[in-house]
Amino acid sequence: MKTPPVETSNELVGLRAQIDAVDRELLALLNRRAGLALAVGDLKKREGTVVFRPEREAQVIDGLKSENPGPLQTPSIAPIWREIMSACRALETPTRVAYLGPAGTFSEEAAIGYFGASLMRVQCASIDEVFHATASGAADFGVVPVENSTEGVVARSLDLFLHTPLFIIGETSLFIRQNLLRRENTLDGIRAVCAHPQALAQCHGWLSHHLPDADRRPVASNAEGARLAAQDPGIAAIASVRAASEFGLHVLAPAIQDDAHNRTRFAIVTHPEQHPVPKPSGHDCTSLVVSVKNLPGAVHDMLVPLKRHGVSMSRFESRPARSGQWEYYFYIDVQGHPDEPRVGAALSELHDTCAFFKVLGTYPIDVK
Ligand SMILES: O=C(O)C(=O)C[C@]1(C(=O)O)C=C[C@@H](O)C=C1
Repeated sequence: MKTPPVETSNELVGLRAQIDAVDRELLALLNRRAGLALAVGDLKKREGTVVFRPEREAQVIDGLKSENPGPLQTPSIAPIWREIMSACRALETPTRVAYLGPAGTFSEEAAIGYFGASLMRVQCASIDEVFHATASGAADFGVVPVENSTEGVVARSLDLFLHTPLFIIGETSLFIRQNLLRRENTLDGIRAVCAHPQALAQCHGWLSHHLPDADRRPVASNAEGARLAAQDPGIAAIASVRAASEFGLHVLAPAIQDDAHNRTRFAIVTHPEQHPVPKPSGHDCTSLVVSVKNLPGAVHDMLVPLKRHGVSMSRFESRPARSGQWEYYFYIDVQGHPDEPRVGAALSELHDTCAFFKVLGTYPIDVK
């Protein structure tokens, strides 16, 4: 058997010594930054203001991206600085984040992607529980899925937004790669596939082709499916690679979702008593839910103020109002912050034309 060559050149040794020296400088700089964050934390405590400032974090990342001289690639900037700010924030105060658990769910990945790894995990059994944990103060923030590029809206989240006291403070999205996981490393003998209903739907084509006889069993989360698969060799799960390592399962088939570009968007929610509405960051989105009377032209009239004030709409979804009258709630995202005069004017006119009007939140657009 051939052994791979081991690098011994003086040139490599010299370059690594330079990398070590730069790492020591970086460590000293990061500690200087951490010291400043601690000072900011003390100041905020004295002034009684909140630690997490999504608009400031978005501005830090936007600024560094626009100044990046390379060769570091610009898409690397956001994940690196998110972690740096997560570690600095943790020195100021713990960030307790509720999401659909257990460990290994895509919601957990979204929470870490948004807040960084320095967070306190509050794992919940359902989306309702995420709202409840955040509303009751058991968590500072909640992360809930709102929309999938293949399956459309996450109806339960949208319905809960209608009456919750919580508001949206941020958004993040995730490429969803669904994988078939199992204890045995073979497709033979799979009786059932357990996963969240959204994941089963996202993999409908693959399952029909490769496992036509297996029972499809919806469970509360993909990680719950993985837990069941770890207990029973006749069960396979659809979940993330993280869930495979969490539950000691084989990845039998990677990326089995029918749409290669499958993405899920998550909203970050918090309580108005815990957090103020973020100030404008320069690239903001405002989410609303409205309804109009079931009359001819009412939906058209509702959109006129947006057009008149030049406010663009990036999302428009409808959900039945369950009144039995063919009435709908419309979930609308507009670009901009209500503190911008044209956005503020458009929203106040829109408010006047609607039978129901609720601002779900205003927050910096997801920076990647
Ligand atoms: O600038 C602040 O307000 C800070 O607390 C510092 C800092 C950072 O590390 O840059 C940390 C947490 C906030 O969410 C925003 C930024």
